[in-house]
Amino acid sequence: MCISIDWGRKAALQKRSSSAKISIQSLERVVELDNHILTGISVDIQAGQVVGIIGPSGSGKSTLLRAINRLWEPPGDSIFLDGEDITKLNVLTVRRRVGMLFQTPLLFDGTVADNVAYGPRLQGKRLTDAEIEGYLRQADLDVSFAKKSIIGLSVGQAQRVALARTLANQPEVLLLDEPTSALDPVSTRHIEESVMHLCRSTGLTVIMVSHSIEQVKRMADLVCLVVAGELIEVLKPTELVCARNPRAQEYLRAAQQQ
Ligand SMILES: Nc1ncnc2c1ncn2[C@@H]1O[C@H](COP(=O)(O)OP(=O)(O)OP(=O)(O)O)[C@@H](O)[C@H]1O
Repeated sequence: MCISIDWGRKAALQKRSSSAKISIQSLERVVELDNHILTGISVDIQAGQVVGIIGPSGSGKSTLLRAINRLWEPPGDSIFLDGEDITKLNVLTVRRRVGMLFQTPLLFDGTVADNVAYGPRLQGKRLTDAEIEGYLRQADLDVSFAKKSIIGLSVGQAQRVALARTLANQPEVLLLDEPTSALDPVSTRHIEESVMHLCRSTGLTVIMVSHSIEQVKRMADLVCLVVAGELIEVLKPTELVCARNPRAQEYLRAAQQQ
């Protein structure tokens, strides 16, 4: 018996009609039989938006972020990148298109330039010195850093190298998991300003977990409030005072007193 597959139709079925850059639909994560870490999260994020994710510790913010570049494998048909189910795409392609910065910068031994050139090299592309310097500038680092060893960098400088290394993959979406929580206020501003500049100049979409309401107010177009694995409010930063959900009000009151 012959089975014919209509690949065009299959591809069309795998695409959603939504024009969102990232569309999350009823995302669940259940571990250890009945432990619901994420419960029915749905949100659309448009290209070029900066979205802040806030909420109490252990509420599922990092778990949500990590699903978007498949650091854990979300169920099929729950996360779409430009309308395509991310679980149907090559995982390395997803991670190139959706870059991520963590709380603690993870760099490889070697020079700053080695780190920045790493991602493109894996794809068979050799960056020129000028390209490496361009990524360093985008991350607000002086080009003189290129030849320096990563040993001896401050945490703030290392985080900017990690940003430059992520940018060298030319991501369309940048996931930030509390990237400035270990940094001093000056280094924090460097990272914030670089990210904001990139959003304005390249249309980069940013999804950022933060414990700082002030940071979210400075950067975000939209704020998602996650409590106990549920997305309970999606608000503009100026609307945070108008949150209606009692759990949101309680969290925001406590966070603003910090
Ligand atoms: N693989 C796993 N197995 C079991 N429990 C997990 C797993 N991953 C996460 N958890 C639990 O899920 C909950 C949410 O964790 P997550 O790190 O996403 O929260 P968070 O909101 O980012 O917290 P924080 O603000 O403290 O970083 C926590 O209770 C965590 O212990």
